[in-house]
Amino acid sequence: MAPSAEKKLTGLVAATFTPFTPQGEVNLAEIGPYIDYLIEKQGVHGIFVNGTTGESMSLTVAERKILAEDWCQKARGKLDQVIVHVGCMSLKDAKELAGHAAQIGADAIAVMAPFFFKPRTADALRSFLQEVASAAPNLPFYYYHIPAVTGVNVPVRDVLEGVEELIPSFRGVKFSGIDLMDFGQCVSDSPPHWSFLYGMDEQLLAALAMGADGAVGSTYNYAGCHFNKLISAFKEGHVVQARKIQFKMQELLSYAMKLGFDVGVNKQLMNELSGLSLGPPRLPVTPCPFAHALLIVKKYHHVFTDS
Ligand SMILES: CC(=O)N[C@@H]([C@@H](O)[C@H](O)[C@H](O)CO)[C@@H](O)CC(=O)C(=O)O
Repeated sequence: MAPSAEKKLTGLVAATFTPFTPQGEVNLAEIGPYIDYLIEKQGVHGIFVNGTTGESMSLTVAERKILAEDWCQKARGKLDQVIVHVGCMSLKDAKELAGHAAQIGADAIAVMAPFFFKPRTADALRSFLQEVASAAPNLPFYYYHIPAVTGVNVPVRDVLEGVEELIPSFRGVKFSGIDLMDFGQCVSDSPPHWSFLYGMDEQLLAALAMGADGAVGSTYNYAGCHFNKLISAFKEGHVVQARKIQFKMQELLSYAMKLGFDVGVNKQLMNELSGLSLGPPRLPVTPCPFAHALLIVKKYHHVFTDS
């Protein structure tokens, strides 16, 4: 039986970092405090685990299961949504993780396109997604579009053609691309029970104007409190106010990008701003030089002083 159709996903969803010990092992002890931090300090009530920010492709299947289970268990009764990303290069691994997500009580699953052997057509990609979804037919299913990372540039509007007939649990897209025309066409042609979650934090306001229901991103881990204000301002029709917050975030990110913004830098920024001990990234991502992290933290405080 497909999941019920009525519940839309809205608001901010933090794409979580995977906590590691200084030695690089999964560190479950930080997950509880991490969840409390998101709720209390950022006003964020949804998480997207084992995604890009969570370095899923550098984790083993066993590690991804342990992490997903712990996030789900500790989030129960605290967070509104735990979406588990189960995409893998191997269809079999992805199906195994999808089935596991259903067993542990995840609220939804998401799948990015495999990117070693890339699907060349919307048909091939849909078939892959259908197979994965079939392992968890009762869980809401989201396609995770992140072309800059996967190199899979199949327009999402093509992927969505006839998708719910193949995947009855299909409920929307996590769209981490910059093509707002593709995004707009997806939104305009979609049934009301699908949700569109935008994933380029630097231009969320534009996606809200285009009809995004919510947002999944890495910076909501430490700047969710500002983005919540952006969303409220947008909803109340105060576009100039919303734009001011978006521009601040753009100023911060362009500064960080000049210093080489990647998951390692982002994770260190989160460590510094939250006080959590999420450890270093895993190779091939290298740790952020300490001096760079401090400069970006300083910039963060400078940019958001009056917010
Ligand atoms: C490529 C990348 O990591 N994109 C981030 C963004 O939140 C991104 O960090 C942000 O927009 C800054 O560029 C998210 O879309 C990724 C994400 O949601 C995930 O971790 O799965």
